[in-house]
Amino acid sequence: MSRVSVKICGLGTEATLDAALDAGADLVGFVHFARSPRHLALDDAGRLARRARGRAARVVLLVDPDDALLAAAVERVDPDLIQLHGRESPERVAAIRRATGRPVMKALGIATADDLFGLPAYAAVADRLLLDAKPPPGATLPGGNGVSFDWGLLAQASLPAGTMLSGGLDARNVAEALARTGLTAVDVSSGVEVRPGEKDVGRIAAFVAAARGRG
Ligand SMILES: O=C(O)c1ccccc1N[C@@H]1O[C@H](COP(=O)(O)O)[C@@H](O)[C@H]1O
Repeated sequence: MSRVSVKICGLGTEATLDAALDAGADLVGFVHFARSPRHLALDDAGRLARRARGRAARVVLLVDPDDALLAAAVERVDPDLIQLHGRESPERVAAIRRATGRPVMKALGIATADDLFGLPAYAAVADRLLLDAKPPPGATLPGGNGVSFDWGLLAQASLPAGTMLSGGLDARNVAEALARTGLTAVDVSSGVEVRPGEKDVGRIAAFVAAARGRG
């Protein structure tokens, strides 16, 4: 099996960022979405992104950003990848990629097999896809809810290389998730926290180890 690529999302402090980098995370994510307990001002995200430069790909997570926010995020965070976690259409994803000149990872919510039909349109315009659970009823966030979807839905799916799996992953279930989906890239937020928005250095290290088969 190829080496598993790991993203730790929603980092907010130097200590937890360093834990992710020291554990060998390939991507580190900074959330800029006011409703999230992981929300960072762009300047704070930029400070952490500078610290991670050259050690991991820096991802800024945005939800249905307008053009002004995109321009500010690119200028102040200088991300290696923009994660779009809202209801952006394929046309909007393509426009964002063109306007920013940055690679884009589009997150898509999966609940049933029907949700897989929309993937090719996004695969055609995004640099990478991320598959997450749909938010549960009453959730206020479009992601970061610590909820998994039925991984069995992906067993027969033909997915682009590099497709990332997320939603309710943690050190205990990530190996099974990788085995059942056949994917080789994972993203985690809630599963390495002690409470919403508070990352734990031990859980970060345990997650990366478990994803790489060293758990
Ligand atoms: O983490 C957040 O607060 C967040 C807010 C808005 C959109 C997405 C968010 N996080 C992303 O959600 C998935 C799943 O997270 P979890 O591991 O289930 O908590 C992941 O891709 C995060 O990047």
